[in-house]
Amino acid sequence: MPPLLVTAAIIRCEDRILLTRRPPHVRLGGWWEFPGGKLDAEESPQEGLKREIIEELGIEIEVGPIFEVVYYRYERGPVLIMAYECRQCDDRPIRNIEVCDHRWILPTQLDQFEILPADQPIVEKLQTIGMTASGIQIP
Ligand SMILES: Nc1nc2c([nH]c(=O)n2[C@@H]2O[C@H](COP(=O)(O)OP(=O)(O)OP(=O)(O)O)[C@@H](O)[C@H]2O)c(=O)[nH]1
Repeated sequence: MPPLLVTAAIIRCEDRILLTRRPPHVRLGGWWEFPGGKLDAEESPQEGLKREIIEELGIEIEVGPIFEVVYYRYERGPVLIMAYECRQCDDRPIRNIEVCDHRWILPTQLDQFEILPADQPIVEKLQTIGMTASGIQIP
C-alpha cells in the first residue's frame, strides 16, 4: 500500500512552536500533533499545508524549508509525513476550527504532551537542536 501523503507545520513564534490537539471524535482523537493533514490530488506540499492551516486554525502561514520527513506504519497503513518550518504571516488570532485545542510550547515541554507516535523523529530533532538561531531558521 502506498503511504498517505501528509504535511505538518512546525510553526514557530520566537522560541515557541505550535502544537494542536485532535478532536475526541476523530481517529486518533485526543492526541497532540503538528497541524496539517493529507494532501489532495495535484496539490503541492506547500499548497496543501497552507490550505490545511487555514481550514484548521484560520491563519495564513509562510512555508519554509523542510524540517524532517517521516515514514511510519500505522495499523491501517503507512503515512509519509513531510514536516516544514513555517511561520504565521498574518495577525489573525488562531481559532480551534478543526482542532480541539492548541498550545504554544517550548521544545523542552514536548515531553509533557502525548504526541502522535509517528512524530517521534520530529520531536527528537526539535529537542536536540532546540529553537536557537542555529536550529530552525525561517527564511
Ligand atoms: N496533521 C498531522 N497528521 C499527522 C501527524 N502525525 C501523524 O501521524 N499524522 C497522521 O497523518 C494523517 C493526517 O491526516 P488528517 O489529519 O487529515 O487525518 P484524518 O483524521 O482526517 O484522516 P482520515 O480522514 O483518514 O480519518 C492522520 O492519519 C494522522 O494520524 C502530525 O503531526 N500532523
